Amino acid sequence: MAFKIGLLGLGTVGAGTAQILLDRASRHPLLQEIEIHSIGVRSLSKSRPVQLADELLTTDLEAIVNDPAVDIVVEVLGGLEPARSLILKAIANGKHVVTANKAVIARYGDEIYTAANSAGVYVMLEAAVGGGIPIIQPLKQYLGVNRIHAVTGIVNGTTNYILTRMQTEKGEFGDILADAQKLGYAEADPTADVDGLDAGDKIAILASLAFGGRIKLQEVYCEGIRKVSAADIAYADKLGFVIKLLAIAKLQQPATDNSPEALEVRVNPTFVPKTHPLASINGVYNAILVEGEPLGQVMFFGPGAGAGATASAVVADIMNIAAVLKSNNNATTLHPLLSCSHQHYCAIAPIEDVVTRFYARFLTKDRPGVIGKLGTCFGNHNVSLESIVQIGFQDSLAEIVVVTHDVREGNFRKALDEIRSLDAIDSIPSILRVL
Ligand SMILES: NC(=O)C1=CN([C@@H]2O[C@H](COP(=O)(O)OP(=O)(O)OC[C@H]3O[C@@H](n4cnc5c(N)ncnc54)[C@H](OP(=O)(O)O)[C@@H]3O)[C@@H](O)[C@H]2O)C=CC1
Ligand SMILES: N[C@@H](CC=O)C(=O)O
Ligand code: NA
Repeated sequence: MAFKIGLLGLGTVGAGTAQILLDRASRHPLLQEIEIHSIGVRSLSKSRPVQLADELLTTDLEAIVNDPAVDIVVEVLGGLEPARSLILKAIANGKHVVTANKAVIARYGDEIYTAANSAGVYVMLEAAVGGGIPIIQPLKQYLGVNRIHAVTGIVNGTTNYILTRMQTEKGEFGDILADAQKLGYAEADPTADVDGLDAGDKIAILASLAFGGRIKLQEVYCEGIRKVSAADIAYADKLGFVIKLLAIAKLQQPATDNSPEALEVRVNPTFVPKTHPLASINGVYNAILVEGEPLGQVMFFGPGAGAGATASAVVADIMNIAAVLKSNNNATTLHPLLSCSHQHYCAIAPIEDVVTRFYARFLTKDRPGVIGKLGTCFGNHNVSLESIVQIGFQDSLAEIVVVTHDVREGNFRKALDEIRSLDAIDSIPSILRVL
């Protein structure tokens, strides 16, 4: 039998997907049994990078998800609507779904998976996180026997490209973003990438798989890279760090034996020690470090975006569904390692309860005793300092850099509030977390 694909979208990822499905030689033999039945697009007149019969293309996307001949709907449209409604309609019609759409899954995953489980169909999303890097299926399958402690990733290529160039060229964020947009590395509207929202969607999905519960996206703390300056990158370098936008999902150490377990799920620019495995991930590449027991650390690295890489993950999902359908004769019992069955919501710790190290840079009046006063404010709120040094001067202001030991974020923020009220403080240009 042949498995018939209804492809929604023929842009970067859709065209890459069609390319693989049309050029099957030397790939897995199961691909011979997968065929494109119809393709939904916005414009029929656009030229496409892949040769396809005109009659495959339609602007009627509803017709594809309602077509009884289609077995698997592949949603690579992007955006929230009509993607969400089309996915739900495909599920209601008993079709399996493959999607690359992290925005839809992070927001509507509960609705979509509830519908898929009751319809007995799969919703696969390997391309949605880390593009071509296999991370979703490894979390569901080969890492599933581990107790996962933490998932830490560089999951946004645009921001990693910008930070890497800021580091190598010693440039400022705005100039490098503008150049990245000119070169096509950053989108015209860069908000989702540079404000950490794309990474937030992705870490919500990874956290859900790693920790076996649903995640409320609004509880994921997201901070982007707009405020990272060339000065911070230079200080990071002097102190033995690089700055990376990290997406982190981590089980907190309970404060007492009876404290409830909570998860930290957050995205923030972070000082990463140069010796850490994520420090050397540069340019548009992505990497995800998974830590668990008994496995220890395992890191996945590769292209997080791009036509071919992302399509590799999309077609792998199609192939997995085809393989399972073929081996169980299309029975509707879902394979437990391909489906997502968790129902409860994970308890997410508020950002104030996160325990981490901090770096902060202060501009102060150049007066004797300022460093002492800073130290006293931190001490008043139980913030222990690893180092406090005056680095130099900016105009007539002294520049002081502080690195803390692990502190509760709420205490650190209270100390900063007290510091802001000191007469000697001009400003606090940067506050960054330290891994
Ligand atoms: N690009 C990448 O490297 C990666 C993308 N993704 C995800 O993959 C998905 C697709 O991204 P990408 O391929 O880059 O997007 P593109 O913008 O390149 O392609 C979108 C495609 O969907 C079609 N489309 C969009 N909206 C509609 C609509 N309302 N009706 C009909 N057709 C529509 C467009 O039609 P037309 O061509 O006629 O305009 C186009 O073919 C997104 O969810 C994205 O987040 C995930 C990982 C990496
Ligand atoms: N915009 C994303 C690509 C797709 O996920 C990125 O920059 O990594
Ligand atoms: Na992936």
